[in-house]
Amino acid sequence: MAAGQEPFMNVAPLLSAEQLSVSVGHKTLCSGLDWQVAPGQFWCVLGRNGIGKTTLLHTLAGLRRPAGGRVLIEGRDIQTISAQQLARLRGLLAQQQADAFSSSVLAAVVAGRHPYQFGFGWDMEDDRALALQALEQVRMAAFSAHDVMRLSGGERQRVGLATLLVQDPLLFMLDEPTAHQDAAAQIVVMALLQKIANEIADALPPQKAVIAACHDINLVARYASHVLLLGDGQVWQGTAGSVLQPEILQAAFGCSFEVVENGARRLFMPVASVS
Ligand SMILES: Nc1ncnc2c1ncn2[C@@H]1O[C@H](COP(=O)(O)OP(=O)(O)OP(=O)(O)O)[C@@H](O)[C@H]1O
Repeated sequence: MAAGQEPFMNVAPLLSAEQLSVSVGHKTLCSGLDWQVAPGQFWCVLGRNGIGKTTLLHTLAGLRRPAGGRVLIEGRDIQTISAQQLARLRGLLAQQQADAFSSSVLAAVVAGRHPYQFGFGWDMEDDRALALQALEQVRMAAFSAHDVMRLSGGERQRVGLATLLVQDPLLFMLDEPTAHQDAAAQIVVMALLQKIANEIADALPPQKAVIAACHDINLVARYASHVLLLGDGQVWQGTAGSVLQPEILQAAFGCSFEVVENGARRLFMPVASVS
């Protein structure tokens, strides 16, 4: 179901899902999804626990094969793109960062430059400068010499975001980027993602887009331009304002929402489960 106007529809899509179906085992999570993400857009994927946000993101990133349909990036089927090319086109920040061995925070971020390096000696001064810049953007520069295995969950997730920043793909994909973050850090992360989608410093019109699975409806309302809301056998997509409506949210989450108008902002408060 499409909701609202699409202000960027004259721009060629960066990502397209065509009749995309996603399954886990015998369970179909999403069926026949047609969806387009254009440069300049910041999409948040919403839906209740277990509805399939992570599985959809992994399928869109090319880490899982779709059960049906296909995913295209810049018009090319994702299955036909080499791993190195794909790493320049899209990057995924997973829900959890798993470290198998010790490494400095700076080295972990520099590793994000891998799609641009060939052969030995790739850990260059420029890459370290970019990594430090990215750590500053996520407020983690003071931790550059720390061991990644000794970071808190929120700190480690922001280091993962810095790694994605230096990977610098066209399409940023993030699985619950604010989940481990305190209130101030949530704002830092969401404002940064919004800025990436709107980036005009080097590109006008914008070139990049962001897709993030999220749970905080109010953060989404404040920062996202668009929302893909997954429900049971139903998907709502469109501008954030058009999808974030109390009756749509109730249908998707199974609880009613009270809307509090606060100047230019609307706040959504879940109030009661609907049986
Ligand atoms: N490896 C797996 N084997 C079997 N079932 C799985 C596997 N991974 C996920 N699932 C199931 O697939 C469904 C979708 O999971 P997914 O992690 O995509 O949901 P989600 O919307 O991201 O959930 P959450 O909001 O809790 O993170 C869930 O019912 C989950 O139990």
